[in-house]
Amino acid sequence: MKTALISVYKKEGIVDFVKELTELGWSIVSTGGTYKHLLDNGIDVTDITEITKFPEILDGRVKTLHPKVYGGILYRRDVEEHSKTIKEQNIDSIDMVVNTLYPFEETINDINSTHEQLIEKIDIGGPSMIRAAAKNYKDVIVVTSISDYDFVLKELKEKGDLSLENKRILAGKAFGVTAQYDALISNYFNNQNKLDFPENITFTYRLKQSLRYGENPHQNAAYYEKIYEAPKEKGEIIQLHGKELSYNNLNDLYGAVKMVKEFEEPTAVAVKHNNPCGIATGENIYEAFKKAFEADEVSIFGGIISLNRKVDVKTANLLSQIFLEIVVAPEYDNEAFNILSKKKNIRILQIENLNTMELVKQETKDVLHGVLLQDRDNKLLRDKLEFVTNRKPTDEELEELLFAWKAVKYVNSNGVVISKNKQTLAIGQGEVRRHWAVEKAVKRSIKDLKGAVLASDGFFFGDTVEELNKAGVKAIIQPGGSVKDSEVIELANKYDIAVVFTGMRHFKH
Ligand SMILES: NC(=O)c1ncn([C@@H]2O[C@H](COP(=O)(O)O)[C@@H](O)[C@H]2O)c1NC=O
Repeated sequence: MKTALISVYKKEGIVDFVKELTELGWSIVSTGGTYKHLLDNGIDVTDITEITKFPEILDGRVKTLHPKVYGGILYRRDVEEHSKTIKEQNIDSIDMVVNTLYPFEETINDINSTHEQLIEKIDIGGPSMIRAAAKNYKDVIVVTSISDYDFVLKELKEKGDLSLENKRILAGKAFGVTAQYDALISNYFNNQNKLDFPENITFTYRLKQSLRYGENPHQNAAYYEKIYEAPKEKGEIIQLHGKELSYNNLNDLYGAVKMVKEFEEPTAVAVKHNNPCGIATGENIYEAFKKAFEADEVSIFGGIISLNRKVDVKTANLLSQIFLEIVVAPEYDNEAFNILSKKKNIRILQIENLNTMELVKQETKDVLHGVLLQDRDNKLLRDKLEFVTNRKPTDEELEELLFAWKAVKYVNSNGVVISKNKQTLAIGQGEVRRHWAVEKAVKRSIKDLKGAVLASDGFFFGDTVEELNKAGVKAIIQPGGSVKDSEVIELANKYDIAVVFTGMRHFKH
């Protein structure tokens, strides 16, 4: 007779599963709470303490950590010596381990959890028995997920045993479960120890969505969600309407959300290929979107719109006139939603706490032989602005400069933004020469640039000032710090342009 060791934190589905196992002739051994649960449900089950002849001690910290258990799981059935030892030591075979671990992840995600509670939710016996069974997968079936109960039963009923391939698949999954579990614990400790760049990084992700394809149709792709260490406020994306999100949608969505979160006033951002093509702030969300749309009425086609206020009917009417991939906002008026959802191809997303949710602290990027890890660019300015020209910006100009500066932070380098009335009039991005970005922006501008301001993600030289003066730009914000700063300041003084240094650049490669 084969024996299954059942030790599950989550009791859901376990009674039905075990009932069927017993009908198939398996005998059942179980730990304290699981034992009681099975017994209460009329199942013939043996308490593990009868096997170990040792009580559960230390508030459950030690239940199954015993050679009688591990010998029963780990002995190799094809090695004579092992079978002999098992017999001599009077150890019974354990041929299946069914386990769900203490809920460390759920506990860490509950912001009310204390350190002590978390420590007690670190399962020791569970991962050990999972790993032992998975190591000996040829002879021991390891089940670590409730969703596998049905498939295991089906195969046992049909074939009397699981195929070697399926046992190996379950073992792989089991090692994934324990690795992810330990990764979370490690992240938690690193967090507690304020180690942002530890010797080993063990971020862990879970499959969220398989994707039809990647950046291009010939590339396979999937979306994995990062399992956070302790998010204070996580922005849950609720898709209210439309087709599944694609790889490019998800990539652009992240940019669109980051951009709109930079602004407190009602703001709309239009994103195309992860670059803004229109950003505007207004008295209300309609005005903001109208201005963002008018900033570049062509590029917005097929773009993503992020808005930081509830979408009303007027805004929805305007949105619905454009072909858009995605609209994301914290809320929608019922009627506004009805208007938008008439469009078959639009994806309507809601992130309820868009304005207050926390974004990841660090971001990664794949590079040759590894990954780069850095703090997200979550700052805007060094503590103080430096007013370096004879003419200082007026209050109005300064406000406009800060608007443009927030926008340029999200433009691919070399990037510049020209704005007026809290509306981007021209964006120059992704140029290998800054001067080209400026030239391009000036040429592309939707309106006369007289009195406009410019933000540049990095410092520049005199030729740029000449160009901007010709265009009518009256104020500039940039990091400063170039050997040519004095040349820039001199020219700006000559043309009565106000220049502000931020002391902080915002390259985006
Ligand atoms: N310490 C041990 O020996 C031990 N053995 C099994 N567990 C865990 O105890 C839980 C089941 O406990 P119970 O059957 O008492 O409800 C499972 O999540 C299992 O992973 C243990 N608990 C913690 O480490």
